[in-house]
Amino acid sequence: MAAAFQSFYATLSKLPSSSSPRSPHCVPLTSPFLAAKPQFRSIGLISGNLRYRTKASMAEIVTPKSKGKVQVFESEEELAVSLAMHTADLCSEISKERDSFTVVLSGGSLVKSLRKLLEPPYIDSVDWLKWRVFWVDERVVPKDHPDSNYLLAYNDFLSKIPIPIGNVYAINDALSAEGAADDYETCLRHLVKTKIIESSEDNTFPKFDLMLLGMGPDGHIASLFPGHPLVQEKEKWVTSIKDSPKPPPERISFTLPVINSSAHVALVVAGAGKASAVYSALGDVSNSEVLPVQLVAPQGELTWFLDKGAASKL
Ligand SMILES: O=C1O[C@H](COP(=O)(O)O)[C@@H](O)[C@H](O)[C@H]1O
Repeated sequence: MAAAFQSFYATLSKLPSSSSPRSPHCVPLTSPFLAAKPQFRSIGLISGNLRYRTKASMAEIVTPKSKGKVQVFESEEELAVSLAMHTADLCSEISKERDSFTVVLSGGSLVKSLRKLLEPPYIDSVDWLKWRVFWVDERVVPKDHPDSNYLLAYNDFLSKIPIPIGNVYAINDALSAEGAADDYETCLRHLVKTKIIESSEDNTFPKFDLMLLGMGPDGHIASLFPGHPLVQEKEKWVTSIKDSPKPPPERISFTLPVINSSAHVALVVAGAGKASAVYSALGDVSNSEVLPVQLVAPQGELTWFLDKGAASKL
């Protein structure tokens, strides 16, 4: 296993920091890891793992504006335990029917909240070969730049799981923000056409299996910021922003119709600094400005993962 991981790291670190404009990373690369794949145990075992089920102390709450399932955990640690179980259970369920499990990551604190997937039982049981990883938003910087959402996910998550490198769909960082957004959308369209990503019921947008969304203290999700015109985008799948109020200014982002076409959305929010935006979204308040997080209303299931701090104003 260790040797396989090393060869995986070595190959990933040799990946060019950019690819040619017409070859986004949507064409899966041949992975040396695939050849060295260990046999994974059935994930079904995880559902019966009472150690994890009973460990977290969680309250499920009905809020005045309750959309979806709202879960509040005693601590971020317990939130992370439950998020790992939720993700692993979905992977298990979806993998029974399909060869790919499409997961969309956010940047920021979300990645740290995935850490329990790196521990037993999940690290050995999840069918990582089925994972296809995308980003709901990305900063338009080189992949080795400290602001890169790819780099964050690589360092803290992707480099620690046995995922084939060709299943990781990063943006083309050689392009302008607009070019990178168009290129990423082309990549998604190709993957929908080849049925690696499912299509929404009306075939208009891609339907990802699991969208893991973080939220900023201002109520932004992805790179859709309060009051910004991009929040209104109805046609494009991927859009770009050059004046992000949060640095760095140039980013790409999935649009709300794509986010809302997902089969499952997990909104993962921890910390008292985000309590006001959580209250705007779920509390008994009618604010004149609708925050982007309030517009998350997927066709599929929405599950909130809040810690006590984030839920403190509810
Ligand atoms: O800039 C971004 O911020 C949000 C929230 O980040 P957090 O660190 O407050 O959780 C993140 O979801 C998004 O992907 C990222 O680009």
